[in-house]
Amino acid sequence: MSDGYVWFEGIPFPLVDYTPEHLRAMQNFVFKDEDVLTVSFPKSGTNWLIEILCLIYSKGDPTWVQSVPIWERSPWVENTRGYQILKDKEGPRLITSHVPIHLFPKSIFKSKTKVIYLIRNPRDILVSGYFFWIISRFVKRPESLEQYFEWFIQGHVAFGSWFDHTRGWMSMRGQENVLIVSYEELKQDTRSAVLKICHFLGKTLEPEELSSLLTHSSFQVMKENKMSNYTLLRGWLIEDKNGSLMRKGISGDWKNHFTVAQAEAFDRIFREKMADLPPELFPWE
Ligand SMILES: Nc1ncnc2c1ncn2[C@@H]1O[C@H](COP(=O)(O)O)[C@@H](OP(=O)(O)O)[C@H]1O
Ligand SMILES: CCc1ccc(OS(=O)(=O)O)cc1
Repeated sequence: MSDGYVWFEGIPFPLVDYTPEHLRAMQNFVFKDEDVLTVSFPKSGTNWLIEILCLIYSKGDPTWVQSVPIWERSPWVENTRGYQILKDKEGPRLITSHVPIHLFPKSIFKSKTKVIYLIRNPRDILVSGYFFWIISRFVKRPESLEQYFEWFIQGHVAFGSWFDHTRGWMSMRGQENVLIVSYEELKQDTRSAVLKICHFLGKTLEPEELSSLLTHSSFQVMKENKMSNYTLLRGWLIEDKNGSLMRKGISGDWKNHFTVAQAEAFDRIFREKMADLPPELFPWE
Protein backbone atom coordinates (compact mmCIF):
# COMPACT_ATOMS: atom_id res chain seq x y z
CA MET A 1 0.00 0.00 0.00
CA SER A 2 1.26 3.46 -0.82
CA ASP A 3 0.04 6.83 -1.90
CA GLY A 4 -3.49 6.36 -0.54
CA TYR A 5 -4.22 3.41 -2.83
CA VAL A 6 -3.45 -0.27 -3.18
CA TRP A 7 -1.53 -0.47 -6.44
CA PHE A 8 -1.89 -3.55 -8.63
CA GLU A 9 -0.41 -3.86 -12.13
CA GLY A 10 -0.15 -0.07 -12.34
CA ILE A 11 -3.81 0.55 -11.40
CA PRO A 12 -4.84 2.24 -8.13
CA PHE A 13 -7.40 0.27 -6.10
CA PRO A 14 -9.27 1.38 -2.96
CA LEU A 15 -7.61 0.90 0.40
CA VAL A 16 -10.40 -0.95 2.17
CA ASP A 17 -11.00 -4.61 1.28
CA TYR A 18 -8.51 -4.82 -1.62
CA THR A 19 -5.11 -6.51 -1.58
CA PRO A 20 -2.66 -7.30 -4.39
CA GLU A 21 -2.77 -10.98 -3.35
CA HIS A 22 -6.53 -11.11 -3.66
CA LEU A 23 -6.55 -9.17 -6.91
CA ARG A 24 -4.12 -11.72 -8.36
CA ALA A 25 -6.16 -14.68 -7.07
CA MET A 26 -9.39 -13.09 -8.30
CA GLN A 27 -8.11 -13.35 -11.84
CA ASN A 28 -8.76 -17.11 -11.65
CA PHE A 29 -12.42 -16.63 -10.70
CA VAL A 30 -14.61 -18.91 -12.82
CA PHE A 31 -17.72 -17.33 -14.33
CA LYS A 32 -20.71 -19.54 -15.09
CA ASP A 33 -23.01 -19.17 -18.07
CA GLU A 34 -25.98 -18.35 -15.83
CA ASP A 35 -24.21 -15.48 -13.99
CA VAL A 36 -25.13 -11.84 -14.63
CA LEU A 37 -22.23 -9.40 -14.38
CA THR A 38 -22.60 -5.65 -13.89
CA VAL A 39 -19.45 -3.75 -14.84
CA SER A 40 -18.91 -0.03 -14.48
CA PHE A 41 -16.45 2.66 -13.59
CA PRO A 42 -17.21 3.75 -9.98
CA LYS A 43 -19.94 6.38 -9.63
CA SER A 44 -21.66 5.46 -12.89
CA GLY A 45 -24.88 4.50 -11.06
CA THR A 46 -23.74 0.95 -10.35
CA ASN A 47 -25.88 0.52 -7.25
CA TRP A 48 -28.96 1.79 -9.09
CA LEU A 49 -28.47 -0.86 -11.75
CA ILE A 50 -27.91 -3.53 -9.10
CA GLU A 51 -31.16 -2.52 -7.38
CA ILE A 52 -32.98 -2.81 -10.71
CA LEU A 53 -31.47 -6.25 -11.38
CA CYS A 54 -32.40 -7.49 -7.91
CA LEU A 55 -35.97 -6.29 -8.42
CA ILE A 56 -36.12 -7.94 -11.86
CA TYR A 57 -35.05 -11.23 -10.25
CA SER A 58 -37.54 -10.81 -7.37
CA LYS A 59 -40.30 -9.82 -9.83
CA GLY A 60 -40.74 -6.44 -8.19
CA ASP A 61 -41.04 -7.88 -4.65
CA PRO A 62 -39.00 -5.51 -2.42
CA THR A 63 -38.36 -8.07 0.38
CA TRP A 64 -34.85 -8.93 -0.84
CA VAL A 65 -33.71 -5.33 -1.42
CA GLN A 66 -35.10 -4.32 1.97
CA SER A 67 -33.46 -7.12 3.94
CA VAL A 68 -30.00 -7.82 2.46
CA PRO A 69 -27.23 -5.22 1.92
CA ILE A 70 -26.72 -4.40 -1.73
CA TRP A 71 -23.06 -5.52 -1.69
CA GLU A 72 -24.20 -9.00 -0.60
CA ARG A 73 -26.90 -9.25 -3.27
CA SER A 74 -24.49 -8.53 -6.12
CA PRO A 75 -21.02 -8.76 -4.58
CA TRP A 76 -17.94 -7.16 -6.09
CA VAL A 77 -15.68 -10.01 -7.23
CA GLU A 78 -12.53 -7.91 -6.69
CA ASN A 79 -12.95 -7.17 -3.02
CA THR A 80 -12.20 -9.83 -0.46
CA ARG A 81 -15.64 -9.86 1.20
CA GLY A 82 -17.46 -9.99 -2.11
CA TYR A 83 -15.31 -12.85 -3.34
CA GLN A 84 -15.97 -14.90 -0.17
CA ILE A 85 -19.71 -14.64 -0.76
CA LEU A 86 -19.48 -15.44 -4.47
CA LYS A 87 -17.19 -18.43 -4.33
CA ASP A 88 -19.61 -20.53 -2.27
CA LYS A 89 -22.80 -19.35 -3.95
CA GLU A 90 -24.87 -21.90 -5.84
CA GLY A 91 -27.09 -21.16 -8.81
CA PRO A 92 -27.29 -17.98 -10.89
CA ARG A 93 -25.24 -15.19 -9.34
CA LEU A 94 -25.48 -11.43 -9.66
CA ILE A 95 -21.88 -10.18 -9.69
CA THR A 96 -20.46 -6.66 -9.82
CA SER A 97 -17.08 -5.29 -10.82
CA HIS A 98 -15.19 -2.08 -11.47
CA VAL A 99 -12.03 -3.87 -12.67
CA PRO A 100 -10.55 -2.76 -16.03
CA ILE A 101 -10.96 -5.41 -18.71
CA HIS A 102 -7.26 -6.22 -19.04
CA LEU A 103 -7.10 -7.32 -15.37
CA PHE A 104 -10.44 -9.15 -15.40
CA PRO A 105 -10.73 -12.95 -14.91
CA LYS A 106 -10.18 -14.50 -18.33
CA SER A 107 -13.01 -17.01 -17.76
CA ILE A 108 -15.45 -14.24 -18.65
CA PHE A 109 -14.35 -14.46 -22.30
CA LYS A 110 -15.15 -18.18 -22.51
CA SER A 111 -18.48 -18.10 -20.69
CA LYS A 112 -21.95 -17.02 -21.80
CA THR A 113 -22.30 -14.86 -18.67
CA LYS A 114 -24.55 -11.92 -19.44
CA VAL A 115 -22.50 -8.75 -19.07
CA ILE A 116 -24.05 -5.31 -18.61
CA TYR A 117 -21.59 -2.44 -18.99
CA LEU A 118 -22.98 0.72 -17.45
CA ILE A 119 -21.72 4.05 -18.74
CA ARG A 120 -22.27 7.63 -17.57
CA ASN A 121 -21.05 11.05 -18.58
CA PRO A 122 -17.51 11.05 -17.12
CA ARG A 123 -17.95 14.68 -16.05
CA ASP A 124 -20.79 13.58 -13.74
CA ILE A 125 -18.74 10.56 -12.62
CA LEU A 126 -15.92 12.94 -11.71
CA VAL A 127 -18.18 15.21 -9.65
CA SER A 128 -19.98 12.27 -8.00
CA GLY A 129 -16.63 10.64 -7.15
CA TYR A 130 -15.24 13.83 -5.66
CA PHE A 131 -18.20 14.26 -3.30
CA PHE A 132 -18.14 10.57 -2.33
CA TRP A 133 -14.41 10.24 -1.72
CA ILE A 134 -14.26 13.30 0.53
CA ILE A 135 -16.70 11.62 2.96
CA SER A 136 -15.19 8.14 2.72
CA ARG A 137 -12.12 6.26 3.94
CA PHE A 138 -11.90 4.27 0.80
CA VAL A 139 -9.36 6.10 -1.31
CA LYS A 140 -6.95 9.01 -1.20
CA ARG A 141 -9.00 12.03 -0.26
CA PRO A 142 -8.80 14.99 -2.64
CA GLU A 143 -8.35 18.45 -1.16
CA SER A 144 -10.38 20.22 -3.83
CA LEU A 145 -12.40 19.52 -6.93
CA GLU A 146 -9.62 21.20 -8.89
CA GLN A 147 -7.14 18.63 -7.57
CA TYR A 148 -9.50 15.71 -8.19
CA PHE A 149 -10.09 16.97 -11.74
CA GLU A 150 -6.34 16.60 -12.43
CA TRP A 151 -6.19 13.15 -10.82
CA PHE A 152 -9.19 11.99 -12.86
CA ILE A 153 -7.67 13.16 -16.15
CA GLN A 154 -4.40 11.42 -15.27
CA GLY A 155 -6.20 8.20 -14.24
CA HIS A 156 -4.83 8.60 -10.73
CA VAL A 157 -8.16 7.61 -9.13
CA ALA A 158 -9.69 4.32 -7.97
CA PHE A 159 -9.72 1.76 -10.83
CA GLY A 160 -7.57 4.00 -13.04
CA SER A 161 -8.43 5.95 -16.15
CA TRP A 162 -12.11 6.28 -17.06
CA PHE A 163 -11.03 6.62 -20.68
CA ASP A 164 -9.09 3.32 -20.67
CA HIS A 165 -11.81 1.54 -18.67
CA THR A 166 -14.51 2.60 -21.10
CA ARG A 167 -12.49 1.88 -24.23
CA GLY A 168 -11.56 -1.53 -22.86
CA TRP A 169 -15.03 -2.75 -21.93
CA MET A 170 -16.66 -1.10 -24.95
CA SER A 171 -14.57 -3.42 -27.11
CA MET A 172 -17.04 -6.18 -26.11
CA ARG A 173 -20.03 -4.28 -27.49
CA GLY A 174 -21.96 -6.09 -30.19
CA GLN A 175 -21.44 -9.51 -28.61
CA GLU A 176 -24.67 -11.39 -27.97
CA ASN A 177 -24.03 -11.63 -24.23
CA VAL A 178 -23.10 -7.95 -23.75
CA LEU A 179 -25.46 -5.03 -23.18
CA ILE A 180 -24.44 -1.38 -22.86
CA VAL A 181 -26.71 0.73 -20.68
CA SER A 182 -26.24 4.41 -19.84
CA TYR A 183 -27.14 6.27 -16.66
CA GLU A 184 -28.61 8.93 -18.93
CA GLU A 185 -31.09 6.55 -20.58
CA LEU A 186 -32.03 5.16 -17.16
CA LYS A 187 -32.73 8.72 -16.00
CA GLN A 188 -34.56 9.79 -19.13
CA ASP A 189 -36.92 6.82 -19.41
CA THR A 190 -36.39 4.28 -16.64
CA ARG A 191 -39.29 2.09 -17.73
CA SER A 192 -37.95 1.64 -21.29
CA ALA A 193 -34.43 1.03 -20.02
CA VAL A 194 -35.69 -1.62 -17.58
CA LEU A 195 -37.64 -3.34 -20.36
CA LYS A 196 -34.48 -3.33 -22.50
CA ILE A 197 -32.58 -4.99 -19.63
CA CYS A 198 -35.39 -7.53 -19.09
CA HIS A 199 -35.33 -8.41 -22.79
CA PHE A 200 -31.56 -8.93 -22.66
CA LEU A 201 -31.92 -11.19 -19.61
CA GLY A 202 -34.85 -13.11 -21.09
CA LYS A 203 -37.10 -11.99 -18.23
CA THR A 204 -40.66 -10.67 -18.30
CA LEU A 205 -42.51 -8.65 -15.68
CA GLU A 206 -46.24 -8.22 -15.19
CA PRO A 207 -47.34 -4.55 -15.20
CA GLU A 208 -47.72 -4.45 -11.40
CA GLU A 209 -44.29 -6.07 -10.95
CA LEU A 210 -42.73 -3.44 -13.21
CA SER A 211 -44.53 -0.69 -11.36
CA SER A 212 -43.24 -1.99 -8.01
CA LEU A 213 -39.69 -2.24 -9.46
CA LEU A 214 -39.84 1.38 -10.60
CA THR A 215 -41.00 2.53 -7.17
CA HIS A 216 -38.42 0.58 -5.20
CA SER A 217 -35.48 1.53 -7.44
CA SER A 218 -36.36 5.22 -7.48
CA PHE A 219 -33.85 7.68 -6.05
CA GLN A 220 -36.09 8.67 -3.13
CA VAL A 221 -36.90 5.09 -2.09
CA MET A 222 -33.29 3.92 -2.44
CA LYS A 223 -32.19 6.95 -0.43
CA GLU A 224 -34.40 5.78 2.45
CA ASN A 225 -33.43 2.10 2.14
CA LYS A 226 -30.57 1.39 4.54
CA MET A 227 -29.79 -1.84 2.65
CA SER A 228 -28.99 0.23 -0.45
CA ASN A 229 -27.88 3.71 0.63
CA TYR A 230 -24.58 2.66 2.30
CA THR A 231 -25.50 4.21 5.66
CA LEU A 232 -24.76 0.75 7.17
CA LEU A 233 -21.12 1.46 6.28
CA ARG A 234 -20.89 4.66 8.29
CA GLY A 235 -17.85 4.43 10.53
CA TRP A 236 -16.18 1.86 8.23
CA LEU A 237 -16.25 2.90 4.60
CA ILE A 238 -18.02 6.21 5.11
CA GLU A 239 -16.51 8.56 7.67
CA ASP A 240 -19.14 11.30 7.62
CA LYS A 241 -21.92 10.56 10.14
CA ASN A 242 -24.51 11.80 7.66
CA GLY A 243 -22.81 10.23 4.63
CA SER A 244 -24.72 8.28 2.01
CA LEU A 245 -24.18 6.93 -1.50
CA MET A 246 -27.30 8.74 -2.61
CA ARG A 247 -26.26 12.33 -3.31
CA LYS A 248 -28.26 14.10 -6.07
CA GLY A 249 -29.10 11.40 -8.59
CA ILE A 250 -29.27 13.69 -11.62
CA SER A 251 -27.60 14.04 -15.01
CA GLY A 252 -25.55 17.13 -15.77
CA ASP A 253 -24.58 18.19 -12.24
CA TRP A 254 -21.05 18.79 -13.58
CA LYS A 255 -22.34 22.05 -15.02
CA ASN A 256 -22.78 23.31 -11.44
CA HIS A 257 -19.16 22.49 -10.55
CA PHE A 258 -16.81 22.79 -13.55
CA THR A 259 -15.27 26.12 -14.43
CA VAL A 260 -15.46 27.17 -18.08
CA ALA A 261 -11.75 26.34 -18.43
CA GLN A 262 -12.29 22.85 -16.94
CA ALA A 263 -15.26 22.21 -19.22
CA GLU A 264 -13.22 23.20 -22.28
CA ALA A 265 -10.22 21.15 -21.18
CA PHE A 266 -12.42 18.10 -20.57
CA ASP A 267 -14.04 18.43 -24.01
CA ARG A 268 -10.64 18.56 -25.64
CA ILE A 269 -9.31 15.54 -23.73
CA PHE A 270 -12.49 13.55 -24.39
CA ARG A 271 -12.19 14.24 -28.14
CA GLU A 272 -8.51 13.29 -28.16
CA LYS A 273 -8.87 10.08 -26.18
CA MET A 274 -12.15 8.79 -27.60
CA ALA A 275 -11.82 10.06 -31.20
CA ASP A 276 -11.93 6.62 -32.83
CA LEU A 277 -15.15 5.49 -31.09
CA PRO A 278 -18.55 6.26 -32.65
CA PRO A 279 -20.00 9.35 -30.90
CA GLU A 280 -23.43 7.68 -30.69
CA LEU A 281 -22.00 5.38 -28.01
CA PHE A 282 -21.97 8.37 -25.68
CA PRO A 283 -25.52 9.76 -25.41
CA TRP A 284 -24.42 12.77 -23.34
CA GLU A 285 -21.93 14.09 -25.95
N1 LIG B 1 -32.05 5.32 -7.95
C1 LIG B 1 -31.16 6.19 -8.40
N2 LIG B 1 -31.52 7.13 -9.30
C2 LIG B 1 -30.62 8.02 -9.77
N3 LIG B 1 -29.33 8.07 -9.38
C3 LIG B 1 -28.91 7.14 -8.49
C4 LIG B 1 -29.79 6.17 -7.96
N4 LIG B 1 -29.09 5.39 -7.10
C5 LIG B 1 -27.84 5.88 -7.09
N5 LIG B 1 -27.72 6.94 -7.89
C6 LIG B 1 -26.55 7.79 -8.12
O1 LIG B 1 -25.48 7.01 -8.63
C7 LIG B 1 -24.24 7.59 -8.17
C8 LIG B 1 -23.45 6.53 -7.43
O2 LIG B 1 -22.96 5.63 -8.39
P1 LIG B 1 -22.35 4.22 -7.97
O3 LIG B 1 -23.47 3.36 -7.53
O4 LIG B 1 -21.70 3.73 -9.23
O5 LIG B 1 -21.37 4.45 -6.87
C9 LIG B 1 -24.60 8.77 -7.29
O6 LIG B 1 -24.64 9.89 -8.17
P2 LIG B 1 -24.50 11.40 -7.71
O7 LIG B 1 -23.35 11.48 -6.79
O8 LIG B 1 -24.29 12.16 -8.98
O9 LIG B 1 -25.79 11.75 -7.05
C10 LIG B 1 -25.99 8.38 -6.81
O10 LIG B 1 -26.76 9.44 -6.35
C1 LIG C 1 -18.71 -2.71 0.18
C2 LIG C 1 -19.01 -2.86 -1.24
C3 LIG C 1 -18.35 -1.88 -2.15
C4 LIG C 1 -18.36 -0.57 -1.87
C5 LIG C 1 -17.76 0.32 -2.73
C6 LIG C 1 -17.14 -0.13 -3.89
O1 LIG C 1 -16.47 0.65 -4.74
S1 LIG C 1 -16.87 2.05 -5.20
O2 LIG C 1 -17.24 2.91 -4.05
O3 LIG C 1 -18.01 1.89 -6.10
O4 LIG C 1 -15.66 2.50 -5.86
C7 LIG C 1 -17.17 -1.42 -4.16
C8 LIG C 1 -17.77 -2.30 -3.30
